[in-house]
Amino acid sequence: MTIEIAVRHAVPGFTLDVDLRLGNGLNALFGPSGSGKTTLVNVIAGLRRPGAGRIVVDGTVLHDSAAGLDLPRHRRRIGYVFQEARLFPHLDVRRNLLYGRWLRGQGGGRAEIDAVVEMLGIGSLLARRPSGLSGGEKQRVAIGRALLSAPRLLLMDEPLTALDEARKAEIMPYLERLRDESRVPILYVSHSVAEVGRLAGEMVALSGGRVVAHGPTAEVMAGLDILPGGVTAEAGVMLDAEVVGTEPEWQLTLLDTAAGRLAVPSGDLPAAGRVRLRIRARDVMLALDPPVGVSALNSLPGVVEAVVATGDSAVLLRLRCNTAVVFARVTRRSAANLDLVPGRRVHAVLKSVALDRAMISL
Ligand SMILES: Nc1ncnc2c1ncn2[C@@H]1O[C@H](COP(=O)(O)OP(=O)(O)OP(=O)(O)O)[C@@H](O)[C@H]1O
Repeated sequence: MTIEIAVRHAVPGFTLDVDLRLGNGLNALFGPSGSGKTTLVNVIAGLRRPGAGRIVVDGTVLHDSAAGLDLPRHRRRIGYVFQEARLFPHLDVRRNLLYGRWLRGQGGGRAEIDAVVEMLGIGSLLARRPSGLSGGEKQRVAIGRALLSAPRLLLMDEPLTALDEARKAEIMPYLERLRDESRVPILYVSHSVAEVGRLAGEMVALSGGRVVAHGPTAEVMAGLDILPGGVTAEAGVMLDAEVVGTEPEWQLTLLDTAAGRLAVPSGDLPAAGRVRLRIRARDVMLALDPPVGVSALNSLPGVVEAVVATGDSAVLLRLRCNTAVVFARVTRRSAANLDLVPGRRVHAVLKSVALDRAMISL
């Protein structure tokens, strides 16, 4: 399955100009406000007709300006989940779901509905009206409805934005199941580094209507400091980690990452398997010598690769630790005092890492 999107769409003061090829799985579309994420998603869905371009999903041409072809919205078979669930208020959950199935015309038996209901954990909600559901429950029903329309592609435009932190945490595991169990490719719009880091295999970073980076999420995240506007405060990297052991007497779990070995509080970590970590630049301190007499558990030797001014009193340093990139955010004064220039050997001391849902102080 591939998705080819080459479109140019201009409105006064803004031009979207992208040429993308996406594969299966969950692809994130990431960028600051006004970068064109919703415009692109609307163009794919057929809600907006691009000035020029071609969109092909799984071999079906949805739009081809040169050939004068523009498949109407209802024939595109694109599922769309918006910020708010947009369920039919007068229908119960079961009928909202059946509407999704009706949209596809025929096919899709009972077993398929049962499977979607089970995957999204909405079995106990079937007889309820949307007004009696929490925001997270409504979104799960909206996802189910979109899935039952048998989409070629599922578009999700900031589906968690309207939810509070508790509801976001509640829905995350369902989104992970959706990504892992449904065969439908997903284009997931978000400007949350945490969401994208946790969910997306690949990400596209948009800025000013153009693609500024596209690739595996961890690699693109590592380069996010190059994005203008609003993302440096959250700059950080994703690291895939393998659980390699425990130190039961200290209740610590040992993780191997491309940056080196880390020890983190065991908490509810599995005894084996892989997890994903996020290390934010602001949680990394730097030392010139291997640190002694500090309480932090983890320090990784590395080399400064680049120094990026952030426009305030801080600088962002791009470090190479083993084979991974790690960012550190330090004050300009510290950078001058420690002479932190490209080539300088340093030790990155980690104050905390984010691991799935929890922020872990080290
Ligand atoms: N119909 C329109 N007419 C004029 N300008 C438009 C129109 N639709 C969108 N724009 C402009 O296009 C730009 C991109 O908007 P878009 O909604 O796609 O951004 P976004 O990345 O989704 O932002 P956000 O994260 O805030 O939702 C903005 O500058 C917006 O003002």
